[in-house]
Amino acid sequence: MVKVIVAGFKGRMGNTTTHMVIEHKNFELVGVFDPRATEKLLSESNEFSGLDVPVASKLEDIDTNSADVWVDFTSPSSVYGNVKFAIEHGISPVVGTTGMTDDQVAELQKIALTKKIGGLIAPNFGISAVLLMQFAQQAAKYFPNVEIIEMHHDNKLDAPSGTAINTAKLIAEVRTPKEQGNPEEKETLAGARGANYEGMHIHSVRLPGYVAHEQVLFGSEGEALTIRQDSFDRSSFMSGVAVAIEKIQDHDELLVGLEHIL
Ligand SMILES: NC(=O)C1=CN([C@@H]2O[C@H](COP(=O)(O)OP(=O)(O)OC[C@H]3O[C@@H](n4cnc5c(N)ncnc54)[C@H](O)[C@@H]3O)[C@@H](O)[C@H]2O)C=CC1
Ligand SMILES: O=C(O)C1=N[C@H](C(=O)O)C[C@H](O)C1
Repeated sequence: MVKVIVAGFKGRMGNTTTHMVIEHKNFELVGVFDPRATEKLLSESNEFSGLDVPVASKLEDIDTNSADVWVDFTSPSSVYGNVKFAIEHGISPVVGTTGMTDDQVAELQKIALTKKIGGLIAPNFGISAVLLMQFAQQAAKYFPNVEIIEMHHDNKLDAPSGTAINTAKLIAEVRTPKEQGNPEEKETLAGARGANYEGMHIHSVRLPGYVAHEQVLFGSEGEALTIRQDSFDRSSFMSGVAVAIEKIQDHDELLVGLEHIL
């Protein structure tokens, strides 16, 4: 049995993950963590009645001895500290939280390597998104003119999404950096052309009713290619999270991207 702590269990993804871990035959939920928690045991809430799993609202209250894997769906401002804490206590992090800087990721990778702890940061656990990123990278070899549109629910804290940034990074590996559009273009409203990653423009849409969606648009002489993926429900991320929990302890470094363990 893999013993799992879920950080951010009061949130949208943390709640879905908590249920998945409870229901999975190979996992044991040994702790949950969220600063919003007021209960001491999960069983105090009707949703989880009968589950005497300890609840922590502060890092220092977590029983780190009992856990193998730390699943993190928290916030851009807390994820670095949480993951550092997990690695330093010998717990393998499986991280879905987006918004970390490249420097923070590099720092965590250094600590994980020193401690020989396997871990995964996955900008997106959905197989449709993983495939979209791979297809987009393949297409960019032939279509260097590309724009990315990501669309999310309006409670999202970070923009652009982690998936959109990762898509741009993967495309940048195969595409010579170039500015797109008219060199003389001027924004008459600031932000009209979106964010700029090595000349690629990324546009972030936030609307109620949406979950998580991305389009990568390629244009060339007389033709265009659009690749799109949609997560209509947060259950779409759960098979990816489960695979990561099952496999991550076979590694001894902090990986970025679900594709590395599939
Ligand atoms: N990689 C992936 O496949 C996916 C990643 N995400 C990412 O996961 C993160 C969470 O998303 P949602 O669940 O929608 O957000 P949410 O706002 O519903 O939940 C976040 C939870 O984290 C808690 N939290 C805040 N600080 C914390 C800390 N220091 N320690 C523990 N918990 C803390 C909050 O109280 C809240 O309950 C976001 O960064 C989002 O981009 C979301 C969906 C899929
Ligand atoms: O906040 C979300 O919801 C999501 N965040 C991740 C991201 O920033 O890419 C993954 C997915 O898009 C859902």
